[in-house]
Amino acid sequence: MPDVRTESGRAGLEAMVNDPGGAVIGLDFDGTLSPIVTDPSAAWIHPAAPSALIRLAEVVRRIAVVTGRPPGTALALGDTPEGPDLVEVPGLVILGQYGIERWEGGEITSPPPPAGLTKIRAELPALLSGLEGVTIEDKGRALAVHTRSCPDPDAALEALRAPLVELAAVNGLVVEPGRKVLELRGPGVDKGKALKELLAAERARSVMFVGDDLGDLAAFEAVASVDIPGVRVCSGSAEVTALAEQADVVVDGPDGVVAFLEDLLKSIASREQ
Ligand SMILES: O=P(O)(O)OC[C@H]1O[C@H](O[C@H]2O[C@H](CO)[C@@H](O)[C@H](O)[C@H]2O)[C@H](O)[C@@H](O)[C@@H]1O
Repeated sequence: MPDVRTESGRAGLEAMVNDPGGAVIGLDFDGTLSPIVTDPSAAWIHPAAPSALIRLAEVVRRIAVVTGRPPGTALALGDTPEGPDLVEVPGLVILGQYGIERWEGGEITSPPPPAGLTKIRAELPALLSGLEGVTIEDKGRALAVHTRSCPDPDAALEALRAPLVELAAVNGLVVEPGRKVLELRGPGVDKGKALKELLAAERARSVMFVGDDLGDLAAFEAVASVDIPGVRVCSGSAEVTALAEQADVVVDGPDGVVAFLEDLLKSIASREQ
């Protein structure tokens, strides 16, 4: 296993290995299960991730993907060319769009989109005009403004931050910042709230959350604040450092995440023998 930097992380991992039946594992999608790519519609899952998750799901209480994506998009991008697909993970729950949408067993619950979104959708193109490379990803109940294809993605992000915060606020929405992206979405949900509700519903006895981006900080805070052992795993990148600073374990991107899950499986198997 990679180095666990904290006492609480070691206790969390030990609890999962000794009592996997009480463990809930939450994972972010982009940058954690799928490598970051320029085109959001081509962010396919790591080909070895579903297989590892399927075997883990057979021994832990619950696997949840907790993502900014709509559940249907995470499932579509969870297809692999040869191996099993994400949808085959037994008991899988997807808490999508930061937890406001839920998919389980083919059923999806999704409240109506926030009222202000229609006006933002109409006004956004004018606000972005003249900014080379900026793209809009329409997620039905949120709009993500991407700058990864801009000549200077960070400068474009900074130039857009204040006007997008203003546009979101006057229409009752909030801005969720991420990796070369500013997302306009409804308030009142985050990955921490979503994870805490799942842990309570599952009566979890331990928790692990794996993430890579600023939106995952709320889930890390949830792991640290609930009254069960927990481990926070960062899928590390040069783009985001804030999460690594809070993590118990840092691995090297989605390759490192899959290797970590495989190591966890081995530890559980050797403990069970
Ligand atoms: O919560 P997540 O599963 O991490 O989703 C967060 C956002 O991820 C996606 O954008 C990021 O990944 C793209 C594909 O690799 C990349 O092009 C982009 O720069 C990243 O910010 C997704 O497109 C968003 O809708 C998600 O909210």
